[in-house]
Amino acid sequence: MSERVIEPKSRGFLFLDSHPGGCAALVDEMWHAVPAPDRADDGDRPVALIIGSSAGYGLAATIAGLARAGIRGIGVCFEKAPGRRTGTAGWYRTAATARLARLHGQDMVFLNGDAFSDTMKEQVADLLTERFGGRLDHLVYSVAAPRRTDPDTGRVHASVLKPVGAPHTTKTLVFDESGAPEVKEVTTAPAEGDDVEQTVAVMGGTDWERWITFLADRSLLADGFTTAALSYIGSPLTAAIYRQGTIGAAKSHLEATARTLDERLAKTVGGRAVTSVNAAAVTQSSTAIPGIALYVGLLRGVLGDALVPPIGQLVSLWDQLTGASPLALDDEGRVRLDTWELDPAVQDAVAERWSAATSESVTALADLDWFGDEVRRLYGFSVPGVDYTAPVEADVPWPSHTA
Ligand SMILES: NC(=O)c1ccc[n+]([C@@H]2O[C@H](COP(=O)([O-])OP(=O)(O)OC[C@H]3O[C@@H](n4cnc5c(N)ncnc54)[C@H](O)[C@@H]3O)[C@@H](O)[C@H]2O)c1
Repeated sequence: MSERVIEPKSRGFLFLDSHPGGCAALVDEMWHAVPAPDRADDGDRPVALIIGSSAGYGLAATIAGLARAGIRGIGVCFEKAPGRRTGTAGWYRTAATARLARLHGQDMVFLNGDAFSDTMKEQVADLLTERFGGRLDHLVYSVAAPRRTDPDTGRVHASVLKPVGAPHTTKTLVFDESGAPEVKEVTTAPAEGDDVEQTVAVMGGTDWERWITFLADRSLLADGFTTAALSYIGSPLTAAIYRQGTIGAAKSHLEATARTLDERLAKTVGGRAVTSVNAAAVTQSSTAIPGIALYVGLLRGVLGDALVPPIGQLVSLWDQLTGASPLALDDEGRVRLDTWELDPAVQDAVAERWSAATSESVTALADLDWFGDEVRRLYGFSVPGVDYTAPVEADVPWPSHTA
């Protein structure tokens, strides 16, 4: 055990180290952003499983689930332990979330491992049986991963971010070595070979459905069980690389899976399966998509504080999953938490700024201070109230399971 000062060293949007204190403070901030539940706490806590619980929308689902819906249950994620470098930010956020859950008397177990594997599914099923009364009320599926090993074939599928049909050139935002913003053009070659099938195999609905089947076969789905998987539609400005690209094919597959699962759950446990279309957010996965950094910076430039962060969106999703407010679905059966992003007036304003954006003008058009902070916050930096000059303990243990 040794304490040290942890500095924000980065290569592009990727940071080499994460700050444990900053990650904990961020989790705290998110928890406090959740409005208290409308109903009184009668001690009957719904049991929930959050897959992808340590980052982005899955972290927001976990914290909003705990603070708003009063859940107990299990979070699954894939994070790296501290070693020569610090642990991943998700490692520290998980430790902090577990501590807050415990403080509020909520039994939340976090499992670190591959959600795509049957071993993880078995571990979760065993825990549900032994510790949570053999019933699961809600499952939120929010995994973003580059690869998935198919448990049936052993084949490793890799997901790619490519347009379909033709190369696509987009403006994109990068920062030079001095931190100055540059608006550049990048061209991405179109999908080839089985790129689309592989991306669908990783980011489509196959694993979500496998989880439901696995848990249903063990009779663990409670009556009225509800499940949501996260999806994205996005702007016409990013459509070629996103919704009409390889990842968009995976999202269409996920949405089709929801319709099949919804029918099945209605018949078997009187349950529901939906996709939740969320809005653009700065996450480790989204910053890897060409053009998204510029788009989100401009979106915030247009909307300012009217941009709804993931935690706010997830409060609304939990209210719908628990029945505190009715499920509001679009014509394709999807919960829509992105309507403010796709509002035509907002999109027109973003498109106008997008055409005008150059390295010189982007600072005036996009909220780059906010964007830079959001990227640093992914690693626990730029969190108010944290003393980054003070040494901190990086060797934080994974939260223990013992009840
Ligand atoms: N970021 C956005 O702008 C945005 C918008 C709408 C919808 N979404 C959707 O939200 C979902 C989550 O995306 P995000 O941006 O929050 O991602 P993220 O990178 O912030 O988080 C991904 C999570 O998945 C976990 N994970 C990755 N591989 C795993 C594995 N093999 N086993 C277990 N856990 C694993 C990580 O530990 C992490 O908790 C995706 O379906 C994404 O399409 C994202």
